[in-house]
Amino acid sequence: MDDGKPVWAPHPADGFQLGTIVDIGADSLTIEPLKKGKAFVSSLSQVYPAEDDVNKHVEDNCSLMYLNEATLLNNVRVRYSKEKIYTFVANILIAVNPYYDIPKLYSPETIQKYRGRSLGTLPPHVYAIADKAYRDMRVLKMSQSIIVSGESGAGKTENTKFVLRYLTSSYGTGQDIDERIVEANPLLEAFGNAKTVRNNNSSRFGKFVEIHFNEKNTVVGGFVSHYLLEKSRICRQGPEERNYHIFYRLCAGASEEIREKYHLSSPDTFRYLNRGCTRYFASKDSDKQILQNRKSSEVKTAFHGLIRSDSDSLWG
Ligand SMILES: Nc1ncnc2c1ncn2[C@@H]1O[C@H](COP(=O)(O)OP(=O)(O)OP(=O)(O)O)[C@@H](O)[C@H]1O
Repeated sequence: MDDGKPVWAPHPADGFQLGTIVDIGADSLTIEPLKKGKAFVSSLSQVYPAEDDVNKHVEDNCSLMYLNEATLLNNVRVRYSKEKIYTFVANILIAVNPYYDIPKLYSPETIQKYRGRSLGTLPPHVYAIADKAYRDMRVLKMSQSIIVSGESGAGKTENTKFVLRYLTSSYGTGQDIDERIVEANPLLEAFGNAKTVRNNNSSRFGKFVEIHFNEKNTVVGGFVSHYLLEKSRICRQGPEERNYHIFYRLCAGASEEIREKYHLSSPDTFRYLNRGCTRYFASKDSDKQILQNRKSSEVKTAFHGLIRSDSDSLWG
């Protein structure tokens, strides 16, 4: 690292910054930043060699000349700036949440493109991971798991839905069951997702989703186990947080009959809603979900169950 080539050294805000080594101590290095700034001392273990061209990016982090924390982050950052939110690390996929829709990224044509293609033959994508899991299941005749992890707001819920959409559209029977698996999500989210400070649609429960395939390897069903629902949210929410979506959707979009029957009005009039944020977050999606929730017989059943079990405290 001492041949005058740039290195990555710690930066208080950006994680790492580029610099060159100007002095070598016993277990520390003095670094001069490439951009303006004073030279600083950094521990040897926190300085990493940089790629020759830091603006070049690769689809798989394993193809980097130097694979370390700094080059991995830089590669993901350069890709993100070019709207490439997915990057492989061998058969692991890193996804960066863009917080806006990237045109055609999840279109039916893209689904079609990834069907049956080996990992690495097309740009990194959550569809590539879904397809690999499917092909491994066929070849190995063993169940496969996809683990989705990350901090709140990282995009776990959305990417899980893309996997479900991919498997049902590529390997479904084309019957009602495919849609039902995908359409279960708005229902689960109505009762288990809420606005938090970090995410307007935060899943407040754990979800284990199974997709069942028959001997011809087509989707025949699914099962969702849920666990650890954040129950305390029902009674109290932080000032910038909300209760579960279903309450606001009912206030905003219940039919006249239900509104009258259960005395529904603005969220501000309910003790278990008005101590948190009572704003609606309207979008094309939320409007669609309100309509879907209104139509869904499961929501009606669950809603009536809720009223019966706790009518005084919830709706007083
Ligand atoms: N691939 C994507 N493209 C566009 N927007 C996205 C994408 N992934 C996530 N988002 C946006 O970011 C928001 C938060 O993502 P998501 O709910 O999936 O995070 P999460 O990791 O499941 O968070 P939590 O742990 O709080 O449930 C989504 O509501 C959506 O608006």
